[in-house]
Amino acid sequence: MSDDGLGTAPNSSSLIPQSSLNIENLVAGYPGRVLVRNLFLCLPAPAFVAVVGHNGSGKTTLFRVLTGQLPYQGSVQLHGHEVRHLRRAATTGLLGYLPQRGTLDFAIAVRELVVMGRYRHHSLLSAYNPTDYALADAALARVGMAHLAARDFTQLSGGEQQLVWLAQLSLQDAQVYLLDEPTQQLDVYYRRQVFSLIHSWAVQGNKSVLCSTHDLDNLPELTGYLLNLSEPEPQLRPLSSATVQEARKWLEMPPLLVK
Ligand SMILES: Nc1ncnc2c1ncn2[C@@H]1O[C@H](COP(=O)(O)OP(=O)(O)OP(=O)(O)O)[C@@H](O)[C@H]1O
Repeated sequence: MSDDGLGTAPNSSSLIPQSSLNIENLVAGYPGRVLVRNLFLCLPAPAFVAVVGHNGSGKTTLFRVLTGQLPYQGSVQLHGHEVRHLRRAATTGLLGYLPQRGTLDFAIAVRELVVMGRYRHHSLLSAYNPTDYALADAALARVGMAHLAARDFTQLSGGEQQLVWLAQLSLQDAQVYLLDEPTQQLDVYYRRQVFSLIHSWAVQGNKSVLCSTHDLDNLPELTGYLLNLSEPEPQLRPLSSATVQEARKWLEMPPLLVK
């Protein structure tokens, strides 16, 4: 078995250009409850994907599959690596994940928390250096939170904390980013800023960015794809005013009870 650092066996398709995300016949859920049923999805190149759907439609469940936290049937490949065989996807820079709720129960300065996004570039015992801190400061500035660098993270508002986590995530330099409702606690101004920022990771940074959201208002002006998990057969559709409007119609109706 090769050791490419990802803990995966050599792949016969390794000479074929790999899609950034390829899902075939995915079935996943919890005991007695299938949430994702026969999902097929191919994201040929890094791109921005907005994942929408009613509450409970399976957005977080899909992300749990993609992060290897939930067993599944079918095939799920990130850059050609089958997720169920992946070890250390985060530490090798394949995957960066921002869960819906990230709380801490110990005091820590915002800057110290953000610089930890650089962990992949350090051994366990090496200290972060001035370059790491400069990158952390720049990341904080990009989310508009530079003025909070010295503050205790636990004393920030929910929205401020969300922006600080985003700054930390941006330092991970992963190939695929999963963000679970990153604008949930943000005001109108910061929601727009965050969509613009994570969209730039895909368009300028050549990353795959999958972002679950209930915020349809900011999507029409972005390029990329829309995935509506409330549909019986969800599929990637190009983001546009028309596809967002179509999704809105779905989401304004009661969820299908067959899921
Ligand atoms: N560990 C679990 N065991 C059993 N059921 C679960 C578990 N976690 C989540 N569920 C159920 O799975 C369904 C889908 O949950 P999921 O969190 O994926 O939805 P979501 O689309 O992210 O919803 P929201 O928009 O509210 O965040 C929900 O009905 C939830 O109650």
